[in-house]
Amino acid sequence: MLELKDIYKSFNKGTVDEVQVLKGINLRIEDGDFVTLVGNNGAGKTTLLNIISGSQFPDEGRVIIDGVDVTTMPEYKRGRMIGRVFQDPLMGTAPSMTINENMALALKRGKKLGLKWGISSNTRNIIRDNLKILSLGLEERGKASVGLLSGGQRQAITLLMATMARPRLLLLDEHTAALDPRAASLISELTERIVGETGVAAIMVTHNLSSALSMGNRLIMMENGRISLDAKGEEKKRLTHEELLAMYA
Ligand SMILES: Nc1ncnc2c1ncn2[C@@H]1O[C@H](COP(=O)(O)OP(=O)(O)OP(=O)(O)O)[C@@H](O)[C@H]1O
Repeated sequence: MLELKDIYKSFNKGTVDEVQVLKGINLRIEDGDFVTLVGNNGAGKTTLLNIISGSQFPDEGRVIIDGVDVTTMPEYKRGRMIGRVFQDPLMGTAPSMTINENMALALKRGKKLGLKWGISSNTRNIIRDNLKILSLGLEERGKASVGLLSGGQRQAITLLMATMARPRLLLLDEHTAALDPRAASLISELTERIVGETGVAAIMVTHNLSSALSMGNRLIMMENGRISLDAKGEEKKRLTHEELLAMYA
């Protein structure tokens, strides 16, 4: 469903600060793949997600989603195909808006917003049913401002919002890294549940090697702008923490 063909990306080209971040990435992600993506600081993981989401464009190479070449398609136009959750729980939601309002906006992702802005009772029911999935009791707090929620609750809502409009691909950029251990484990569980139930293809960047090994069906390591390991299925299952750690350059 996602194909990256010979992706190159540099920053500050032609200056002394030039840095070549992606050096010929070729990758094919199939429907239902749940990829954990690891690698050193600066290996190019976030840049790769930026290029997939359209927040940055590659210097060379093609990005293809479901057979459509989206290489130069702006990010907002890919919004319906791609959901994304960032490390900072403050980034995915609007704090002064209520839970219901945030979720209603997420449901409309990629669709035209009309001049009238209101939440129908049907939408309210869909939101309620979705919030129940979280098992956090938030379905009773639809009218509460998102800004009043904890980081973990907020990230849970962001995750739900990123997947509610049924994207084809979910990008998770260290989305549990800023949470306390209990909240991080809740969000990891939720991620597995939501990815499993919706069948959305997912790429999850993490520095947590235990999560990288235990979650998903495929593990990719990036090193200095290239893919240095792509372990799938049984190969991934056999991989140990020590082996993975030893692969870090
Ligand atoms: N907009 C930019 N301008 C200049 N350099 C950039 C820019 N974005 C990223 N870089 C550089 O590109 C390199 C790769 O960054 P990137 O954030 O993709 O790595 P990463 O693997 O996600 O790292 P981390 O694990 O630390 O998040 C780094 O050297 C970074 O400084």
